[in-house]
Amino acid sequence: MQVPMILNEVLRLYPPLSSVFRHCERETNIGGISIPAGVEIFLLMLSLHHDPEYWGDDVEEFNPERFSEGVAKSSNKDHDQIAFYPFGWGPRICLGQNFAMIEAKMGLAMILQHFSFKLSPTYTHAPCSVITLRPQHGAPIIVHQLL
Ligand code: HEM
Repeated sequence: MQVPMILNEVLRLYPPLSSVFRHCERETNIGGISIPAGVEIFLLMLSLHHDPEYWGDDVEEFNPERFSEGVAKSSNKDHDQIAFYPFGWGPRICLGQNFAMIEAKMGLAMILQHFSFKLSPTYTHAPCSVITLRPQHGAPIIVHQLL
């Protein structure tokens, strides 16, 4: 299993930004839906990432294998759309997405050279969205230095 598969599955289940919004400047028609000018549209990535229609019945399970054939083939094969948008999409897509992925891979590689770690039994799973999605009670880990 490759590290990007693990990072992508983390970003699917817990996208740091759970939504992005767009302001509709002029009346627009998308897929037969008319959107009047002035309307604010929230695009809920969190909902899309947790939709069983796109991800299957095991949608809530942590399964990096979903990304074994890349992002484009990660969500349900019956749909032609991609349902994975942790960095947004289109002209305003995150400028730092490649940097963020490289940074995460490098950070993890540097940590794993010197330490092993596991989740503390005191951890309580309570993701909450306060601007970004985060663990409400932190994520305490137990670290062991490799000899
Ligand atoms: C896991 C880490 C990150 C996530 C999940 C993330 C996610 C996002 C999302 C969802 C957007 C909005 C995209 C849209 O409106 O369609 C965004 C925009 C942006 N991000 Fe990130 N981001 C991350 C890291 C970074 C980093 C490290 C940088 C800079 C070094 C960065 C710079 C930006 C900038 C400049 C924009 C605004 C782009 C624009 O409006 O044209 N991001 N990001």
